[in-house]
Amino acid sequence: MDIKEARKQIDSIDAVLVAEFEKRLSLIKEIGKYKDEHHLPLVDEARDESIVALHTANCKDKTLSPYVENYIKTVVSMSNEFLKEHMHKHIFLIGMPGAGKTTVGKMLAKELGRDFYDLDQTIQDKVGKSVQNIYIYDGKDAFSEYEYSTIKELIHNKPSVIATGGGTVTYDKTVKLMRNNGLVVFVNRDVNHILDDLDLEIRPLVKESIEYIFNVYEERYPLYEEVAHIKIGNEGSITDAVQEIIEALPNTEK
Ligand SMILES: Nc1ncnc2c1ncn2[C@@H]1O[C@H](COP(=O)(O)OP(=O)(O)O)[C@@H](O)[C@H]1O
Ligand SMILES: O=C(O)C1=C[C@@H](OP(=O)(O)O)[C@@H](O)[C@H](O)C1
Ligand SMILES: [Mg+2]
Repeated sequence: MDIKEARKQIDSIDAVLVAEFEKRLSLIKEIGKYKDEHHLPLVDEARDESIVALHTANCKDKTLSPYVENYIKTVVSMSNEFLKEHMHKHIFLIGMPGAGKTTVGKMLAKELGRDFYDLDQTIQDKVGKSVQNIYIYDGKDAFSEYEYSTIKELIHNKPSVIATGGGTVTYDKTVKLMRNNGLVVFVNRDVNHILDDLDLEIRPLVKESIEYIFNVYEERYPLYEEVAHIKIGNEGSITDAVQEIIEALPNTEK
């Protein structure tokens, strides 16, 4: 076969692929509507994995399997990107302890007419222990697992505002879950401001933990930036922070 003929055939195959992909996306839109109405999570990871496994296994020439696998993975991932653009999402607030996630989140939910969940509070209610006691008796990993399983439950509710804990972003699978099912907003607050406000609270900040807070801030800052879709500064009033988030939201979320 000469190159001209091969290219002609490739052009017709691509035309079919594009037409079929367009059809796939219009079905995805329907699925999006259904998921919106039934408060289902945006992305069903198990279903995605089974699609990839099925079509990779069906590939006749096994030497082509890795390429087929990549191809179908890309199709699924593009479809998810499209789905996320067309559906309402949860809004997750991330950031340092004391940055204002809970306070800003509550007011944001009110402004948007959404339900509000504070992850720490939801876990405490569910487990029947304080966050501090979960840390002491069960450990940080157990707490991270509680965060993961609680978010997994919360995403079945209608799109809400969820204030996470400062350490939620340190658990990879929770990060994936949040980014797949929502818009992640980094509420940033100068660490000196955080310390000023926390001093007024019951949170036990002994002297040596002040340095600890600075270290945590430095260590986590790049992580918060990497995980977030949107970053806002909570340096003025709480109302300002809420307005800043609302302005930065895509139209589907307003
Ligand atoms: N913009 C702000 N102005 C004044 N105080 C604030 C502001 N944002 C947060 N705070 C105060 O800081 C403290 C910690 O806020 P909180 O919402 O509990 O933080 P987080 O949930 O991120 O740990 C609270 O006392 C809250 O009222
Ligand atoms: O930064 C952290 O590692 C933590 C922050 C806390 O939430 P806040 O950020 O609401 O204080 C809470 O989840 C837990 O104590 C761990
Ligand atoms: Mg909080």
